[in-house]
Amino acid sequence: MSDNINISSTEPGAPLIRAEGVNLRYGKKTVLDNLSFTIPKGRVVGLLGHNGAGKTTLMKAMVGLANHAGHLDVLGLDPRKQRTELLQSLCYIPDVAILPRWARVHELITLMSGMHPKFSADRSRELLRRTSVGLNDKVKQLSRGMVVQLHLALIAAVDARIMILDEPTLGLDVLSRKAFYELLINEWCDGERTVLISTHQVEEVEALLSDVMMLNDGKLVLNISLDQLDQRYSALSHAPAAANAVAAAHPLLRYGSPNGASTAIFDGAMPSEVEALGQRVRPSLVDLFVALTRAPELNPRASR
Ligand SMILES: Nc1ncnc2c1ncn2[C@@H]1O[C@H](COP(=O)(O)OP(=O)(O)OP(=O)(O)O)[C@@H](O)[C@H]1O
Repeated sequence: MSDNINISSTEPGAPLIRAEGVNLRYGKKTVLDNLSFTIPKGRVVGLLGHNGAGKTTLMKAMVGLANHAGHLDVLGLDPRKQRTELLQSLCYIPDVAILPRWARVHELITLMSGMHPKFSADRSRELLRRTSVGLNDKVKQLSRGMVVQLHLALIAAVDARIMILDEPTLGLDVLSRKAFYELLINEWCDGERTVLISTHQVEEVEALLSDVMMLNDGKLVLNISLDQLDQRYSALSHAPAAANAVAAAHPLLRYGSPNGASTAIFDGAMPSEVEALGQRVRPSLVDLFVALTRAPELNPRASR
């Protein structure tokens, strides 16, 4: 695959991120396995996958921190060769992000002003007013949730086109997670910018996402918009007595719930005689995640 980048992301309608046959190995282990996808502008994309699926590695490749093979361009730039240029228009908060503990918040704003040409100190102060973080607070005096809010307020004050967030709400309580996502969606996303978020909190982010990408063992097992997902997958809630008849139609996943009802998820439309056995319901993202990423021996159909 050629490394030449010939389609500029500034062309109207061009994807912001384009991957074709991206591979990455660590020793004998294939961590990214022949990934091809595009991510357009104005999307909120969830990157889901179990521990070790390759999410962090893919994000690192996008920001030029991992040495992949194949073609990957972000904003029309090669992340490894044009990293400095790329970081003018891309924000990245890695899973190991830290802020200097000794610094006061206003000092970090001054620091960012000197470091990033597209950073707006006024905007960061405006964003911070929506949090409980004060300008005179020291980082070491802040709770973990407040530090994450501060980090986002600093990063979201950069006039970038893509934001990449690797498990940004890890370790935060539910209120802090909600506050974080509110700030991100309400204050940074504008219909033009795209954000890519990796997370294990599948249920919680479902309502925020426009698209979902699922990695399983380095492979992209799903890359779909939430709208398309509703059209492609179907689910049936049925009485346990109908279990054998439903199983005969080879659903992707079947599970029982404590209230006695069972649910089956299908890739594509289910046969009409099966649909008559229960009530059609919307498949949740978490159910699809389980169906598409659990061990092959438990899920032989999905692994084909
Ligand atoms: N620097 C490295 N050297 C060797 N192996 C690595 C390195 N970084 C990651 N790996 C391996 O690559 C695989 C994918 O790791 P990665 O961190 O991308 O997964 P992840 O999906 O982000 O996982 P998690 O949800 O646990 O953060 C794992 O098997 C991991 O052990």
